[in-house]
Amino acid sequence: MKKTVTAFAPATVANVSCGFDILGFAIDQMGDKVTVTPNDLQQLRVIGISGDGGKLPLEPEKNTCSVAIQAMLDHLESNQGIDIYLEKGLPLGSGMGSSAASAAAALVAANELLGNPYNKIGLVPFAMEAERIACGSAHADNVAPSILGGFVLIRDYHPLDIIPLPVPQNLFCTLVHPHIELRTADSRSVLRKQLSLKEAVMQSGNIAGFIAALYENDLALLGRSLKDVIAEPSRALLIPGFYELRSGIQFLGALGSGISGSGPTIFILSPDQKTAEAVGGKAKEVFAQIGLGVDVFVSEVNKRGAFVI
Ligand SMILES: Nc1ncnc2c1ncn2[C@@H]1O[C@H](COP(=O)(O)OP(=O)(O)OP(=O)(O)O)[C@@H](O)[C@H]1O
Ligand SMILES: N[C@@H](CCO)C(=O)O
Repeated sequence: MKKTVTAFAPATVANVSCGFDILGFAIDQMGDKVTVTPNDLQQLRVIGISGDGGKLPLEPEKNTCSVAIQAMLDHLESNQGIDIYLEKGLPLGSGMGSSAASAAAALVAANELLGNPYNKIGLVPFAMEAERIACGSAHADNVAPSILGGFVLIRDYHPLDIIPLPVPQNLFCTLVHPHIELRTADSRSVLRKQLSLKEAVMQSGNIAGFIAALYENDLALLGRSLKDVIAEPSRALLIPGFYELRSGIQFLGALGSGISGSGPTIFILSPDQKTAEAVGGKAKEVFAQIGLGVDVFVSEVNKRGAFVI
């Protein structure tokens, strides 16, 4: 067995407006790193965390790294002891899939340590168990793209059916992260439990249009499909500046915008880097006007997903 393995897993945008709980994509560069080392104690231990300001739990039953690896070891019927070190690169409660990136990096590292018993899709159910403890819901729309990269559809959860999708050329994402923390569990609690038939029809049309746009490389169709009648109407109210930003960028040439995951980060898709940068500049102006700090990132879609360093 290897002595030590480190893996990186990227940030993700879940939902992508029209795909609540069933669609997500991975972002370049930003993410979490996890290092795993075997121990002789037959125990999982989180031996250290950096970059979290002391906020994340070291208890193995509460950290998404250890919960994900424990789910994998249980499936393998293994009692291998592993020490885990997490370098947190993503802000907490941001809507960029931070809990998911920790779980994805931990699984890819531990899988390598154990001789790769699973392929990448095989790791997704273990990462979903980690999402369950982080935010009360075992959704896969952050963990699947963080592990696999690219756009990923979760066609069904019972049984799990994960479909990697094509990534169109020249697609750029601007992420605007306002400096407030929104817990996924809280922003799930504001969701309506019922949809009208009309709303269900609208959401279905848009997710179908979005998937067709990915296969056809049709960015205009992709932009028209970026609509959300399920989560955005309730969640946008929790995000100061959401509608001001949308109206501020409307003539800049972006394809569309929405809430990244459960927020507060807002994602904007653009057909080229110049537009994505202009949108980022406008976002800084809009948030300066309302007096709230923001971080702005511009990224292409990350096709690689989590990897061993
Ligand atoms: N390694 C970790 N172990 C345990 N909890 C974590 C870990 N990383 C993040 N969390 C917590 O998980 C909770 C879920 O939030 P997370 O950070 O995933 O949401 P997010 O970044 O807002 O992403 P999204 O809305 O896209 O799911 C937060 O309270 C966060 O502090
Ligand atoms: N689909 C999940 C993603 C959370 O990042 C939600 O919207 O609650």
